[in-house]
Formats: sequence, C-alpha cells, structure tokens
Amino acid sequence: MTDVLTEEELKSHLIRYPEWHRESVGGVACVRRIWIFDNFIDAFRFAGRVAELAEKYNHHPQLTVSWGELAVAWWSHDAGGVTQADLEMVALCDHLST
Ligand SMILES: C[C@H](O)[C@H](O)[C@H]1CNC2=NC(N)=NC(=O)C2=N1
Repeated sequence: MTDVLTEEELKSHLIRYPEWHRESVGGVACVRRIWIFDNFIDAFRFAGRVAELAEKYNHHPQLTVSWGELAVAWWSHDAGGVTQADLEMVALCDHLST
C-alpha cells in the first residue's frame, strides 16, 4: 500500500495543479476539480474519458455529473487518503482537458 501524503506534501504538490483543491469525502482527504461545460452531455462525455483513464490505470475517482458540470475527486481507497497515485491521475486528467 502506498503512503498517504502529509498535508504539507499535498499542499506543495497542488501548487502545480491550481485547479485542484484539497477537500474531503466522508472525512477522507481527496483532491477535487470541477470542469464547466455548456450542457449536460458534454459533461457526461468528459466523465466517460476520465472513466476510461481510471480503467486503464486501475485507479478510480468519484465522478459527479450534473448539468454543465463535472466534479472529479481522487483519493486512494486502500490507503485512506491522497497518495502519489492520485497525483498521477490528476496530471493525466489535466492532460485530457488541454
Ligand atoms: C481490486 C482493485 O484493483 C482495487 O480495488 C483498486 C481499484 N481502484 C481504486 N481506486 C482508488 N481510487 N483507490 C483504490 O484503492 C483502488 N483500488
């Protein structure tokens, strides 16, 4: 199991990913970003691209699709917090949206 990043480590990593924010889901730390779209179907299609990435790397986010908005939250369930694996997925997600 990989180690959960400390708050300081996470804070320093997130400087490179300004659209991502440290939040928590059910008391567990995560990193979360919201993408804005013109409508529901565009948000849903982008969610599908993130889902394919998750399947490829066997590391899965929480995806919340709503009209014009997709929220993506990453944390490592097995570690109970944010690990290097989540940061790698953050970088891949950002690359998707360039
Ligand atoms: C059995 C399967 O490989 C594991 O459950 C994987 C699946 N995807 C995962 N995704 C995330 N975010 N954390 C995990 O610990 C995790 N574990």
